Amino acid sequence: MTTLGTPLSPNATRVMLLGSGELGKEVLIALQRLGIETIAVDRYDHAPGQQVAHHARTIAMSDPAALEALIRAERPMLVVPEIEAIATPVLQALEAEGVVRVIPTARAARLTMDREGIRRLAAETLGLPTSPYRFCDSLAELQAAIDGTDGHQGIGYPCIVKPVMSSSGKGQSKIDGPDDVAKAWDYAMAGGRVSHGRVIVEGFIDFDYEITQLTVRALGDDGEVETHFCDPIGHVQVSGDYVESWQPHPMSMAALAESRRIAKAVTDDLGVTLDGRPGGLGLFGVELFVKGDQVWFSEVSPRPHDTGMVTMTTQWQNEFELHARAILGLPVDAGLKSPGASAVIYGGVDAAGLVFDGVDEALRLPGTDVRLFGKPESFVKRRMGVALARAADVEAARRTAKQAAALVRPRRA
Ligand SMILES: Nc1ncnc2c1ncn2[C@@H]1O[C@H](COP(=O)(O)OP(=O)(O)OP(=O)(O)O)[C@@H](O)[C@H]1O
Ligand SMILES: NCC(=O)N[C@@H]1O[C@H](COP(=O)([O-])[O-])[C@@H](O)[C@H]1O
Ligand SMILES: [Mg+2]
Repeated sequence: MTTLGTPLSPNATRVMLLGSGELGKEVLIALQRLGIETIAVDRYDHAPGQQVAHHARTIAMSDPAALEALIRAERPMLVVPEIEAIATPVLQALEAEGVVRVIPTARAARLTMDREGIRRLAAETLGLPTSPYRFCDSLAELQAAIDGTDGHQGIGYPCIVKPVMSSSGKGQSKIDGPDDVAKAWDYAMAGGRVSHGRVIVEGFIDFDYEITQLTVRALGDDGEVETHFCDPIGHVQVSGDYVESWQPHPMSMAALAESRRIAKAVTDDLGVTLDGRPGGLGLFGVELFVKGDQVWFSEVSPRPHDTGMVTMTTQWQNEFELHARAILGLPVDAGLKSPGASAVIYGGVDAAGLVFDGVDEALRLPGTDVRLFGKPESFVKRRMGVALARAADVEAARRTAKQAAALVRPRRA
């Protein structure tokens, strides 16, 4: 049985989000609706989630001492990582000490904080299909990995280089031939989240389409962990960052079954707690590449996924509500409500305190909705909002979502 408290009282159920961007903001709203007392942590003041939580804290989450001091001072029941760049060894130590429970597990946060942990787990431990890959610490090593002069099979061209610690495509580039290698190395060094001179180079997968398989580990009626799958989410990425997503994405039975086999294998493993029990709860975004009936694992977020923002219009319980319910031990319903789509609204300018024209025009389009995240500062390529549309089919929804996103025009005040 789950018992929930009253916020701001001695019996409050307290949950801390580590990272409070647009995804955390929606998790926090879902938690608030259940009367959870929330603590929103980020690296800067007035982060989107800090604007809706009971408490806002600003610290460098990659600083082990600062993170440990904050968790010990606040003593939340649950710690919910919302970004990768966190001092995850501290989370492991505090979980082992019994101070907090980390969502889904501290081990999952540790393994997914850099690309090496999760890639080696998926490909080498679990034997799942992935692109060919190598890890490199210098430009010379990168060149040797591509050429195969390091004693291994060469990755060849085209290939993709990414900092081991980065997200939303930061520092990622495609290498089409020898002339691009040094440029890709320099770009990766400039784009990593933490200064760390290591990259992954991956063989380029010429997929037909890519999906996010949202996968939820939640408690069933008998108290055992059950796995639920949402309908597949199709998406388009530009320079490694999502610009458009839709649900459901049509798939062959074989590709869908293989996608779910892979998603189950990865989430089952990441759901194992320190004491070896399958206790890890929450929603995961499993990223997969598909060609015909063939499926490759790309990566996984042990938390809501940016492409899953579409579920705010397509599901009875969106991915944030599913995460909130699952981590509290509540039952979930991953069912689809309507086909729909999302399209990203970028800042378009470098400026603080933007204003947004045209929200009214966007909302006049049938079946649309808009989220503006409230980020205090904009960059040209910073995601500042998202347009949503539901329609009778995904094609119509995609058209409307893109139109709606274009009608919202951010500008300097
Ligand atoms: N090996 C590959 N072959 C083909 N395309 C790839 C490959 N790796 C990445 N991509 C493309 O780049 C996108 C972003 O890659 P990836 O998910 O690894 O980056 P990320 O920075 O972790 O992004 P996010 O944090 O938004 O998930 C993929 O969704 C895909 O479109
Ligand atoms: N692909 C991961 C992702 O979308 N993460 C989301 O972006 C925020 C950071 O945004 P910012 O870089 O604009 O501060 C994160 O806090 C999270 O909500
Ligand atoms: Mg990704």
